Parts: sequence; C-alpha cells; structure tokens
Amino acid sequence: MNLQELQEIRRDLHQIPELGFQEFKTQQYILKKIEAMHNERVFVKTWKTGILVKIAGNAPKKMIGFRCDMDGLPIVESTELAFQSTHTGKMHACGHDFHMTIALGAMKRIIDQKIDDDVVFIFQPAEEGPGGALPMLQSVEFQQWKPDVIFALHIAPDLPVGTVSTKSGLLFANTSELFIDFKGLGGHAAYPHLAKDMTVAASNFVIQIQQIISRGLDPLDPAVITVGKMESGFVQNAVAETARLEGTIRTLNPKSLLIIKEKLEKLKRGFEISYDCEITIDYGANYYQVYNEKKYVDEFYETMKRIGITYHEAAEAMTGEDFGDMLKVIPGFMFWLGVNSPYGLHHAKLSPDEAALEVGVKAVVHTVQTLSN
Ligand SMILES: CC(=O)N[C@@H](CCC[C@H](N)C(=O)O)C(=O)O
Repeated sequence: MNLQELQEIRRDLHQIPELGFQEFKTQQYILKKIEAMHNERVFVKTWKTGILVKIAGNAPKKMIGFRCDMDGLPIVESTELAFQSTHTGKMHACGHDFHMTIALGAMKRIIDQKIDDDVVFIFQPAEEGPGGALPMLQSVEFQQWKPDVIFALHIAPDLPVGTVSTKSGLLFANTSELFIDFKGLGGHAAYPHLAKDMTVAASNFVIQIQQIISRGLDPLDPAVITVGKMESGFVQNAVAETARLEGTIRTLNPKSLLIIKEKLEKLKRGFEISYDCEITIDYGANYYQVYNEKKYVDEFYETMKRIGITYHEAAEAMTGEDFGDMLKVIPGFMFWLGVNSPYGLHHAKLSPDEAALEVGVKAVVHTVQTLSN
C-alpha cells in the first residue's frame, strides 16, 4: 500500500468513529479490506466488534502479535478537514483511525513478504472505555491465537513525523474511571434553606478531591484526578436535586490508586453528612499500567536506528491504555509514533500528519521481522 492508499483508508475510518463495543461499521470496513487482500495464508476470526487476523508463517516457531484499537470518543470534531466525522458528536480524537490504518498497511506487506513466524493482527474494540483488552484477552478466540510476544503503538501529536519514542519499564499510568452521583432535594431557587443543593455539593467535591493528591499522597508519587464532565439540575431558578461528576484517576504506582479510592470513600461519607445527601461512587473501567519489557525495547531501538527512524527516549505519561492488561500477561512493549499535530490527544482539532502513516507501517513491519529473527 502506498501513502495514497493508506490516506484513503484513514480518511474513510476517520468519517465513521464509533464508541466502545459499537464499532460495527468499522468492523465491516476492516473485514472488507482484509477480504480484498485474499490469500491462503490469511485466517480471520471476529470477537464482538473486534477482529483477529492470523498470517501463517513459513516455518513458525512462535506467534507475534500487533494490537490496534478501534473506537472513537464522544467529542464534537472541530477540525477544518474535508473528511470530518459524519457521526455527529463522535470523533477519532485519539488516533485510532491511524492505528487501524497502519495495522492494515503492515498486514499487506507481511502477507507479501512471508515471515517465518505466525503473525496475528488484533483489532481491539473499546480502548477509551469500557475497556476491550481484558475481555478480548480472556476470549476463546484470542486464546486460540494467543501471541508469545505482543506490541502496539500510539500516535504522539507532540513528536515530529519520522520519529518514535518509548522506554523500558513503566510507560503509561494505572487508571480508574470515576462516576459520582449526588442525590439531594430540589426546590425553589428563592428558598435554598428548604432544599439540598447538589450543584453546591458537587462543586465543592471537585475542589476537595484535588486535595487528596496535594495533601494525601507523597509529593514524589505522581498522580492526577481530572473531572472532565459535570452535570446538575434542570433550570436556572430551581435548586438542583441531583448532580453527576465524571472523571478519571491516574497514578504511576498501582498502590496509590487504592489510597486515592480509600480517601474518596472517606470524603464521600463526610459530604453525605455535611450536605445531607446520598452519594454513590462507581469506579468504572480500571486499566493496569503499560510496562515495557527491556529486551524488546532494546531490540526496537536497534531496529529503528537501522531503518533510519529517529528514536527518542520517552518519559512516563499519565495516559492510560488497556493494552497494559495484555502486557501484564504477554511480554512486549508499546511505543509512541510522532504525528506532529498542534492539537493534542482528545482535542476536537486533533489533526495528525498523514505522512506518519508510512513511518508507522515501516516501523511495524520491521519490528515484526526483528521479533521473528
Ligand atoms: C491513550 C489514551 O488517551 N487513553 C485513554 C484511556 C482512557 C481510560 C479510561 N476511559 C479513563 O478515562 O480512565 C486516556 O484517557 O488516557
């Protein structure tokens, strides 16, 4: 596949972003592309909205896995692109359209090149939530083609095209989603003393939880809580009976995530007394940290140097990735791919440079070859 073909696929996918476990059109689109590569060494299985594609090797001794994610985000796109999302309120704002395109491009080259080992391409749903990696990993379909070594990539808007970046050991944080519901008592805006105002309770809760990080954790132990969404009430002149906060917790140390949750529970009890209300906390999906095995990162570094792709040593990031759940049980690594976008991940104007598609394909194909030697 040349750059133009890769661009076409990326643009098609960009127009049909779907949320976790709803990637029906995306799955159909990818299955058609795989069918068009028709070859007797290609075997396909589906799992929910995901896909596994095995390319049989010449003389296989192991299975090499490359995983990409498939879902978009509930973000209203505001790029000026001619091929914007046609799904209102949804956007590929985390580059999964790039990841899937690179997987298809690399698959085509590997089919043509005939690698010794078996290779499995894993198109995994629901990375942004509620988490597809763990249930896919546990599925019969995955276990039948379970890789002996696995890797994945993620686009990096802040890195130039032609570069990759990673590190051995910890790369991405431990995460927990956070959904908090408040139930008080509604009433007339003029009589707040007769009501239990959940806008005020939830607002103070947002402020207080930041102090869990600044006062409750060792300052040398990095962690973050972000409340990304807040809702309360129905109308400007009524006291809000309910409120809801939606957010995420990130820590570099898995134990700190537990400490934060314990402190949140205490805060909840205190707020229930102070504001005379009921609060429920749901921790949603939790992703294990992405931990890269040194041996594979060292080999990746050597491979990139040999093929002329610039390698930067990465720092740990507070991003989360359910690929961490796969790396917990299968050795391997993850790397960043430079795509040079002025707007970052999860931004409504994210616009990665498509020239990075070819770099991604080259990096994946050569990494597979190295892992097969
Ligand atoms: C790479 C990336 O941006 N991943 C997401 C993963 C989201 C996990 C979950 N929905 C949460 O918010 O905790 C990220 O936001 O880091």
